[in-house]
Amino acid sequence: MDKERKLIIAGNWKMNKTVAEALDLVSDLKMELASIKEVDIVVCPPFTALCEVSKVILHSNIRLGAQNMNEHQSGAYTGEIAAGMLKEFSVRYVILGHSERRQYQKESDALISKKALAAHAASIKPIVCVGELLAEREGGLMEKVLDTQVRGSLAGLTKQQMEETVIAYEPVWAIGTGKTATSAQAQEAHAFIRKLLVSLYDEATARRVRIQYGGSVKASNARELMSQPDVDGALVGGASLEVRSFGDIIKNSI
Ligand SMILES: O=C[C@H](O)COP(=O)(O)O
Repeated sequence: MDKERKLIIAGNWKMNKTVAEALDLVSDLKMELASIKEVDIVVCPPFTALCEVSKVILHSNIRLGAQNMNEHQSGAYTGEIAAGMLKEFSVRYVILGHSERRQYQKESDALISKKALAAHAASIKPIVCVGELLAEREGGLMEKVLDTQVRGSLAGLTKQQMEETVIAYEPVWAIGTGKTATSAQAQEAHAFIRKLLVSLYDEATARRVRIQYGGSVKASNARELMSQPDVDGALVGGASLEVRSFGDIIKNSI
């Protein structure tokens, strides 16, 4: 598939996989995807598996991502993980502001922007998640919600930091529900986000930012979604937990 930006497909394993299970999965993925050069492939295991997974993917085409981090560098923040700790395992990406964290940990746009700045300070690329609830979409508020989340979660990023940031558009009603947005719905939201980036930065910056779609991505819908001009990859949850389904999403997207 001829794309303006290189596709980035990330597996968000969420709170799944023991270290042993993570090693099995990533070892299989490494073999299955060894020949893929057209896509930036990222796996985001739980914190406990980062160390061992990082050893398996060393010198491979798979990059490591974390699912969250704290905005501070160190200190009395019990239970938290800092960017510098992620760097020890060569973590290149970190998912920030996932809707599950917005919902269960009450993360705000202001907090997410602090985390994004802290990630960049440690040379980790943030994958910043945005997306509307079903009631917001039905109430005609999709654009308003995306506008608020993009402005707030990316506040303070320089142009260069913005270019190195990935945005994941994840309509909350499509996450883990089996209800994928249609490719037209995804394209509409992605185009809106890119237009907003033009107004916040400029045309050239906006054209360089990769915007992933997330929400019930499967092997059967990946190609259609990725064929949209403003869809530059996927953030995959459930289907990233098995080598076959994640591998097929990547292969079908090329
Ligand atoms: O981070 C991934 C998203 O929440 C999508 O999850 P899902 O593919 O299971 O719907």
